[in-house]
Amino acid sequence: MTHPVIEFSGLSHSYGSKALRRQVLFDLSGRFDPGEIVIVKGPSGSGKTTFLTLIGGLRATQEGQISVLGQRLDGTSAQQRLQIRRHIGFIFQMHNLIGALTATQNLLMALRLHPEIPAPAKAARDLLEQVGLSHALDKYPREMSGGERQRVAIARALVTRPKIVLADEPTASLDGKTGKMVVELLRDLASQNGSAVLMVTHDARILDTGDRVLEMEDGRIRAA
Ligand SMILES: Nc1ncnc2c1ncn2[C@@H]1O[C@H](COP(=O)(O)OP(=O)(O)OP(=O)(O)O)[C@@H](O)[C@H]1O
Repeated sequence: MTHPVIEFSGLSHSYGSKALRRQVLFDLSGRFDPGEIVIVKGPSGSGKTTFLTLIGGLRATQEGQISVLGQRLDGTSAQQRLQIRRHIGFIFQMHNLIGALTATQNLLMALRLHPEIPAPAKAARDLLEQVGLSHALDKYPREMSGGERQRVAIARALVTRPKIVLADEPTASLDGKTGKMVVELLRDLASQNGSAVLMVTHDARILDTGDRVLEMEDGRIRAA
C-alpha cells in the first residue's frame, strides 16, 4: 500500500473571533499520494487558499488532523511547522522573492537549507534556464517583469525537488507557452521524484493536466 504524502481528516477552519467569527472550512477529509497531480478548483471564496495554507503548515490547525510526510502538523509549534515546510515547495502569488538578491541568489538561498543537493550553483542555473530565464540569471526582482518574477518563484520552489508542491494559480501571469512549460516541470517532478502536486487553478488551459480534480464549494469538498 502506498503511504499518502498528506492525509487530513475533520479539518475545519474559521476566521475572526466572537461575533465576527466565520467558519470557512467544514470537516474536510482526504489524502494525496506520491506522484499525483491534483487540481483544486471552486468558486472564489470557497476556501481553496485557506485549505492550501493549512496543509502547508502556514497556519495553525484549529480543528482536525493533518499529517505531512508521516508527521503530524496539528498541535505542533510554529518552529516544528517550519521544519516540515522545508519539504514543501510553495508557489503563491505573493511570491516573496528577496529583493536584495538576484534570481540565482534567490534559488541558492533555498538550496542552503538542503546541503544534500549536489552542485547547487549548477542546479540553480539549469532550472532558471529551463523556465526561460537564461537572460535574467543575475537580475534583481525589481528589474524583472511580473511574469519573470513568477518564473523565478516557481524555479525557487522546485529547485530543492520537494516531495510536496503547493501552487496557487501558478500560471496566472504567464503566457500560454510558458504556462505549459511550467506544467511540464511539475509533471516531471511528480513522475520522477514521486512528488505530490496540489494546484489551485482556474486556468482552462491546464485543467486537464491533473490526475484528479478536487472541487470545493462553500468550504466543503464536493463529492467527485
Ligand atoms: N485572513 C483572513 N481573514 C478573514 N477572512 C478571510 C481571510 N482569508 C480568507 N478569508 C475569507 O475566507 C473565505 C475563503 O477564502 P479563501 O481565500 O480560502 O478562498 P479561495 O477559494 O481561495 O478564493 P479565491 O479563488 O478568490 O482566491 C472567504 O470568504 C474569504 O473572504
